[in-house]
Parts: sequence; C-alpha cells; structure tokens
Amino acid sequence: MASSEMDFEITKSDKYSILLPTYNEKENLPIIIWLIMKYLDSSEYDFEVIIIDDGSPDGTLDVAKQLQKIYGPTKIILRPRERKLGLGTAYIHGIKHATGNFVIIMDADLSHHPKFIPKFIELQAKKDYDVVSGSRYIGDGGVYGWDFKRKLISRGANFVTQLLLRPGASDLTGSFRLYKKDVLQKLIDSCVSKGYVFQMEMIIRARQLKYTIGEVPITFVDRVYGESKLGGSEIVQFVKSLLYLFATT
Ligand SMILES: Nc1nc2c(ncn2[C@@H]2O[C@H](COP(=O)(O)OP(=O)(O)O[C@H]3O[C@H](CO)[C@@H](O)[C@H](O)[C@@H]3O)[C@@H](O)[C@H]2O)c(=O)[nH]1
Repeated sequence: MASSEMDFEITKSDKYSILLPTYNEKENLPIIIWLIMKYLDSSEYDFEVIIIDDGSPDGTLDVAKQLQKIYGPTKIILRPRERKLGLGTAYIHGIKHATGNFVIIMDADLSHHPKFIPKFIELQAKKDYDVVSGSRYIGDGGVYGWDFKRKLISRGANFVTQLLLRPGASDLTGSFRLYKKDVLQKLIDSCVSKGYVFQMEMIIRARQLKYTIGEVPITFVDRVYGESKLGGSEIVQFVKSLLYLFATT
C-alpha cells in the first residue's frame, strides 16, 4: 500500500513516467526536479522523469545533465531534440521513451506543483480512471498570477469548447494530467493537432473513445522565471482546431 488509506491499491509493477518538456527553463528545472523527488521519493511509487529539451538557447540541457548526475540516470532520463518543435510533439517524443505503464505530463515552469501528483495517482488507483486531469475550474482549484487577458483567453477557450463539443471535463486547455500509457498512445494516434491545442483535443478524443476521466482540483501559478511561449499563432491554431473538431466529431 502506498497510502494510509486502505481503499485503493498501487500494484508493485505500476510505474509512473513523468514527461517534462522544457524550453528555456534553466532556473525552473532544478526546483521542479527537487519538488518531484520530495513528493515522490518519500512514497513507494516507482517513477522516472523524462526531460524533453528542444535545444534551449539558455543551456537548460546542461542543467538537466547536472541533475541527472545528482539523481541518477534511472530517475532522470534525457531525450533532447535539436530545435523547438512544439509542446504537442514533445509529449509524442517523450512517450516513446517512457517505461512506465502510467504517464504524467506537466509543465516544467513551476506552474504545476508536484504536490498534486500523489493525488492524481490515488484517484486513478481508486477508480481505475483511464485519464486523470488537473482542473483549475473545480473545487478549490484556481489560477494565480495571470493578467486579465490571459485569464480571458483560458476561460474563453474552455467556455467555447464546452459549448461546441460538450466534452464533460472542466479544464480542457490545462496540461497537468495522468494517463494510462496505452490510452495516451491511442489518444495521440487519434489526435491531429500539434502545439497547445493538443491538450484540448486529447480530452475530446478521450470522450469519443469512451475513456473514463477523473478530475483533481489544482492551483496553477504563473511562472516566476522565464516567459510563456503562448503567442498569437497558438491562439489562431486553437480556434482553427476547435472548428475542425466541431465539424468532424
Ligand atoms: N520541449 C519543448 N517544451 C516546450 C515548448 N514550448 C513550451 N515548452 C514547455 O512547456 C511548458 C509550458 O510552456 P509555457 O509556454 O510556459 O506554457 P504556458 O503559456 O504557461 O501555457 C500553459 O497553460 C496553457 C493553458 O492553460 C496550457 O495549454 C499549456 O499546456 C501550458 O500548461 C514549459 O515547461 C515549457 O518550457 C517546445 O516547443 N518544446
């Protein structure tokens, strides 16, 4: 048993692969890795962290190599790519190297706090969910540090998607999630979007394919170091993909 509660069980063979895509995260990476180790090492969970760096000019990969020396090559796995190829394809690349039967995806910029990971794992184990999604829009979840424009974009994207596609999950654009690996692979194979919109399509496809989705309230705290890579082109891509999904599903 990995928890004091006796109403769920983590099988000894369960392993969690945490995918961390990075682009210019040299300040954030050591802290997020330290927090992951703090919250997971103290548990009995078997896990690995896969860092997918896309040729960050700030030297994130060098920092990742140092971390690998500290925590060991079985805990920290480096799967870099030569150049910035986008968040969606970074996950697709990462999953190819995941050895766990569960995959956790999260941002490396400290917006997603690793303290929530055990909650994802416990909920999944309790109900055998195919997907557990972190939600900023249920219970005591929330967003901290975003300006009005960014909140409006996120709320607006969720609202319009809820209206058009009725996905039955409250946070569609968030990217703090746990998947059964085989489910994630099937969802990736069925998704057509790349970039940020990928997160939304994954939930829509999960519903289509009748996978079960659980939700854990999470707080999303805007990054302190570095900059968001969300720009106008991602927003245009989101709207295009939303209309495509509306027309085809
Ligand atoms: N490898 C790689 N990593 C990337 C790339 N672009 C971004 N990342 C990494 O992906 C994570 C999130 O990137 P940000 O650019 O900081 O995301 P954001 O604007 O804060 O957006 C967040 O909120 C969106 C809306 O809720 C989410 O859709 C998005 O996934 C992310 O969680 C960070 O760890 C960042 O380094 C890329 O092209 N390649």
